[in-house]
Formats: sequence, C-alpha cells, structure tokens
Amino acid sequence: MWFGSHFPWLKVPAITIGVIDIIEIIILSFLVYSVLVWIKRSRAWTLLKGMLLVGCFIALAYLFNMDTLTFIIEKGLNIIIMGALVIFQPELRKVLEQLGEKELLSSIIPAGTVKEVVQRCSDRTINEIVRASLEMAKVKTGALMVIEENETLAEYERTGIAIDAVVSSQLLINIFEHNTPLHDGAVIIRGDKIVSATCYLPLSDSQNLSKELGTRHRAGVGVSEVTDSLTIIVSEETGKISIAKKGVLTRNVTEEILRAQLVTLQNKSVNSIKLISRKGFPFGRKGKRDAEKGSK
Ligand SMILES: Nc1ncnc2c1ncn2[C@@H]1O[C@H](COP(=O)(O)OP(=O)(O)OP(=O)(O)O)[C@@H](O)[C@H]1O
Repeated sequence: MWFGSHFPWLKVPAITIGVIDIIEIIILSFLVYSVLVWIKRSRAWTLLKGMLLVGCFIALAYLFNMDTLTFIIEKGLNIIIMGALVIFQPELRKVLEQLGEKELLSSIIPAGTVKEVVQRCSDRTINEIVRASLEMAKVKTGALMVIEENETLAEYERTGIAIDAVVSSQLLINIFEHNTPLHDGAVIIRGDKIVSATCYLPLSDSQNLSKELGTRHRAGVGVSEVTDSLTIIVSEETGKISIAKKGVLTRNVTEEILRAQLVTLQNKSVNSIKLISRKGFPFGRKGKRDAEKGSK
C-alpha cells in the first residue's frame, strides 16, 4: 500500500506463485549457477571478461544512437554467436556431458547425505602408486600416471597399449624404465588396474605453466583440464613429484600430500584409511616409529 501510494507509476502486477513457479525458479537458479561455475573454471572466464567489455561498447552505441556501430553490431551478432559456439565446442560438450553424469546429483545433494561411499581404488593400490612414485623420483625416472575419477579416460586409453593388470609398484617402475617399449607416454589407472600404457594426452596451452616445464608436465596438466582425473608426474630432470588436478599443477609434492590426494580421490576420509607398507609398517617415518613402538 505504502509502495503503491508513493510510486503510483510503478505497477506491480498481482502475482500468485504456485509450486510449478517455485520449481522453475529452482531449476533456473541451478542452471545460472552451473553456467557461472563453468565459466569461472574454464577458458570461458577470459572470454566472458572480453564479452562484458564488448557488451559495454554495444550498450554505449545504443545509448548514444551511433547508427553505424549499431548497424555493424546487428549484422555481425549472428556471426559472433556462431564463432563462440565453434570456439567453445569442447567446453560446451563437457558441460552437457557433466549434466548427464552423477556429478549433477552430488552437487544438488550436499555431501554427507549420500550414505554409500564408493571406493574407487583400494588402500593397497594407493600404497603401490605412492611407493612407485617415490622410488622413481629417487632415481629420476620420468613418469606420467593418470588416475581416472568420474569422467572416463577411454578416449586417451585407446591411444595406448592395453594392459589390464593389477596396480603394483614393481609394474609401474618397470613400465617407466628407460629404453623399454612402454616407457613413453602416460599410464592410465582405473580403480585397482593399470588399463593402458604409452597413452597420448592432450597438451595444456596454459600460460601459467613455468617455461622450464616440458611436454610431460604439459600433458599431465592438459588431461586434468579436460577431465576430473588426477595426474602424477615424476620429473626425469629433477626427480620431483608433481600432481595436476583441474588444470592446476602442484609441484614438488611430499609423500603426505600425494597420499592425501589419492585418499581424497578414493572418497574416504584421510583418517579412515590405514596405510600399511610392504614391511608391515604404516607409511612414513612417523608411522614406522609408531609401529615399532607398538611392537615393543
Ligand atoms: N602428449 C603427451 N602425452 C603423453 N606423454 C607425453 C606427451 N608429450 C610428452 N610426453 C612424455 O614426456 C616425455 C618428454 O618429456 P619432457 O622432457 O619434454 O617433459 P618435462 O615436462 O620437461 O619432463 P621432465 O622433467 O621429466 O624432463 C616424452 O618422452 C613422453 O614420455
């Protein structure tokens, strides 16, 4: 009433909101949120900033009735939209794929409400991967291991040689041994199996990667940009272990960080996993000390 009497020119229509409207609002909010998150995570963020700038120019052109500019904009708009669709075809495809995957469900239902915990790989596999990485780092054997999560790596798996063997540190070390037929390229791990070796991965074109890093690291980051996988890279040059996730490369990771990443991927809390090395000790010096204390 107060609003209506003070702003008579502002007519607010009498609306009745039904259940369908609420559902519509929820769906729209979710879609807008998903698009914004996607834009932030993908290359589209840079594009969006550019588009906002162009949008400002367009608004100014219309505001000040700049006929020539508005004519060009009207004629060129379709071409710009088509161009954007072609350039961002991989990203758009990924968004549509994600909509069809279970990630959608988990993003709607908050963590903790889904009771069943899916365990992607066993504790033993984690221990074997960590052990292999440390061993290879010690002797500076270059390695590239991609661990599959929700999004399939089948596309990259096909570029390599099928293996289908249970993950073991010995096998991983053997694969990446210099001058052996399988040492080039990447190994793909799915669950507790090494599914393929010598795989070719997409190279990242990120400008943020240090110039001193070569194609092994670029390939590791590249696959993490286009899938939700975790990549472990052991540098042949420095013997340092790096991990790539969602296009972010973390260099020189410690055993603990590497293990924590693998445990996160396994969908279990870090505390709930008991890590036992081959000698029967929990991993790490502290674990060994604790185990020795316990056995006395
Ligand atoms: N697209 C790719 N997919 C998978 N593996 C690749 C790809 N490109 C290069 N590699 C692997 O990386 C090796 C070359 O590594 P390079 O020395 O260029 O990289 P780097 O990042 O400097 O690593 P390092 O620190 O180990 O030297 C190749 O022999 C090959 O095994």
